[in-house]
Amino acid sequence: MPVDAQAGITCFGLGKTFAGGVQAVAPVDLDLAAGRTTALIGPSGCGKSTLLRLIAGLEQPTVGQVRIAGRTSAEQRRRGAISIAFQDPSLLPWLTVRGNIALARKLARQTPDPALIGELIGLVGLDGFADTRPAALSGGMRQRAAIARALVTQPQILLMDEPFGAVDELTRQQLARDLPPLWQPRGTTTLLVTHSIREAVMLSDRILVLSPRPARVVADIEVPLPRPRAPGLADSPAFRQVAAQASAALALGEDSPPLAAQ
Ligand SMILES: Nc1ncnc2c1ncn2[C@@H]1O[C@H](COP(=O)(O)OP(=O)(O)OP(=O)(O)O)[C@@H](O)[C@H]1O
Repeated sequence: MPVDAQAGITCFGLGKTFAGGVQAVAPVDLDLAAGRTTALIGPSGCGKSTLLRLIAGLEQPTVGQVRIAGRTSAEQRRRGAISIAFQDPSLLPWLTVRGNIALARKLARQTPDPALIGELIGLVGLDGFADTRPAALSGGMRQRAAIARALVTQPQILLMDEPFGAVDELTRQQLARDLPPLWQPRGTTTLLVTHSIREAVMLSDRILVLSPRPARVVADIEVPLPRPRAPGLADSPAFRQVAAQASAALALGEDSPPLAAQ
């Protein structure tokens, strides 16, 4: 089944209250344009992962709905249009790194592509570990394998929840430089949850700052930096200005009114 060349994400009054009464996400209207990378930042426990899971269709909303190029998330997942990389990489323990990545293509009913798999393994810095099983990898290496697994299907939609959480700082910087060229020129619509303002600025075109729980958008910041983005960019005044804007919005989040329209 052909998938749409590019797919944007729209959330209409999307909200989630868990059984027991915890309101994680206040009803939110969001438009994530096709082909853009958006970072979600906000205080711990504010509802970032819940919003991502709602968009992925892994969590049912209490109110509202999500549409991805006019279809539900579940429909798009079935079509193999969505890839997800979580902080907990959940690799199959009996398969090697290569086997786990290859399985993702198989599950998406795509033809095997050993060359692409080899290239991705190299790009995430796992050369020499292609035939290693997850138990023999560090947490950061497992996360990098999971990122390669998410990218190998060349999805229309890429959803990442703290994908570099267990990765050391130097490798994070290297991944922030090397990975966006894999999805950005292909027009992949990417949503990334991160605790790192630097990572948000480095990777994204737009940063949405969320308030403490229940999550609502308190700032919508454009990242007008050229691509590709070299690590040295973080020292530029333009980078620092966006980072300062995001940092100030985070600090003020508690008192800010929600933005009317995103
Ligand atoms: N399945 C669940 N049942 C009940 N409450 C939940 C469930 N999942 C999340 N929550 C609650 O919803 C709120 C938001 O959680 P969520 O994981 O979305 O926050 P987060 O911003 O991603 O946090 P962090 O930055 O610490 O990862 C929290 O109070 C959490 O305890």
